[in-house]
Amino acid sequence: MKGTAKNPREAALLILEQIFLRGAYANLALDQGLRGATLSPLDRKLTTELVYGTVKTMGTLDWYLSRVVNRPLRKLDPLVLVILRLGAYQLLYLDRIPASAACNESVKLAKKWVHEGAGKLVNGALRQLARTRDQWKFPQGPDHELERIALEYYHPEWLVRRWKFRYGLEEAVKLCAFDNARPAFSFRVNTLRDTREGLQEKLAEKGIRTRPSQWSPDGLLCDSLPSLDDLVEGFGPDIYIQDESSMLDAAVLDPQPGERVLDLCSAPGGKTTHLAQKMQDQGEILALDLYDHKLDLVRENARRLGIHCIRTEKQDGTVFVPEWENTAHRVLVDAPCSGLGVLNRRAEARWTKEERSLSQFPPLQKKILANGARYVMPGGRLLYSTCTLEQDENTRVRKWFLENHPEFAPAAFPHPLTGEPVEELQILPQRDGINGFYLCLFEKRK
Ligand SMILES: C[S@@+](CC[C@H](N)C(=O)[O-])C[C@H]1O[C@@H](n2cnc3c(N)ncnc32)[C@H](O)[C@@H]1O
Repeated sequence: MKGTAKNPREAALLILEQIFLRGAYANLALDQGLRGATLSPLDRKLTTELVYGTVKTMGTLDWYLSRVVNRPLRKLDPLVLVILRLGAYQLLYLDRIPASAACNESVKLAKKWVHEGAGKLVNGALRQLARTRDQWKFPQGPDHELERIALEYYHPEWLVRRWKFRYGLEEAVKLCAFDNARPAFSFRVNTLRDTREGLQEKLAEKGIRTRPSQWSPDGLLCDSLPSLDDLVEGFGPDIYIQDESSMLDAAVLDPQPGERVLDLCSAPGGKTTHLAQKMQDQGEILALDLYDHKLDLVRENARRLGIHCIRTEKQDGTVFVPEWENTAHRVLVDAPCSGLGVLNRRAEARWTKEERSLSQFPPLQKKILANGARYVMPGGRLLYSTCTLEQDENTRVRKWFLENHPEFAPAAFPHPLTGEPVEELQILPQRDGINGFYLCLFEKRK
């Protein structure tokens, strides 16, 4: 779909088409879509809300829509379904938008982007939803508990079931609520250029109020960011936008200036650039990834932050490179994973993940970890991390590794909050208040 959006709803439709029908990531599609539209700051804000809101609540929107559309939703023209979802989101979740505006504007979109007849269908369905929305009640009673929670908190039912089994109902609900909440905006200070306090002062002069992260000495949080564009434009070389939990790796691996470090899964470079900061940009980081186009991002991030010690190379982390054997002081395996700890950050992810595909990750993770282990020099350290909550990808990978690699021992590191020594750490969003993450540290015997 090509065209220039003339208003927030049209901009949202063009972006949602990319996400729902072409599999684009919500944040990237939004970024690109906003760049292509001429909208006021207020309209950009509404577009953002429409896009993220419609994507996050998709499952629940479809539940309502299937009550007012008299054929299965999968039989609709896919673009009509996108328009219906966008309209339904406004009707159900945006109090300040009058129902008439939500319906009329959706009809206009259907007529313009699909055809006249589509306008009629959208008009009929959304007007009926506007009239009847209060009468539809989610299924109640113990037999429908999971379905009700899935609808109330807009998560797929399989995930609610999985989390209930693992954590109990109350925690599962908290976890869902965490994914829906808007977290504080977090970023890392480029300590090669400034201290955290120094940057805080400079930001305050520009009206950006921040508070220090409790989890990372390099992290700052901002509860209401006036403008992301202004932050990036004014302070691009001073910051890296990053979750607090992702900042833990550099502290735990603790690389020293002058060392040789291998990062087997480095793109887009959040942790690799953090490691470089810890090393005072002295020594050598070899940043690898399976995809060359993703390594462009590592190079771009290193350039922006003024980092020179990172060298990138396209390399499959499962494939052994003999020259690197026993050469690295530290190795990071920040493995590809199911990402179930960071659904809060990626609006579409809860709908694109599938339970049956979870089992693909542990074999790949074990292979990359075992390969990375060969590059660690005797006495050197190996850090394994993921951004998921799945035990099969986390503590069970660690157990498997220790059982099969007697040349390694668990290594202790201080818990980021309490300072107590631990050998592995599982961050749980519902308990810890930050995105889910797992890490564990090993040392190669001398
Ligand atoms: C969790 S992300 C890494 C995030 C990165 N460490 C950061 O902090 O910005 C996992 C990365 O592993 C890469 N990857 C997937 N399979 C791989 C493989 N077999 N070998 C190396 N990298 C792989 C993906 O392209 C992705 O960039």
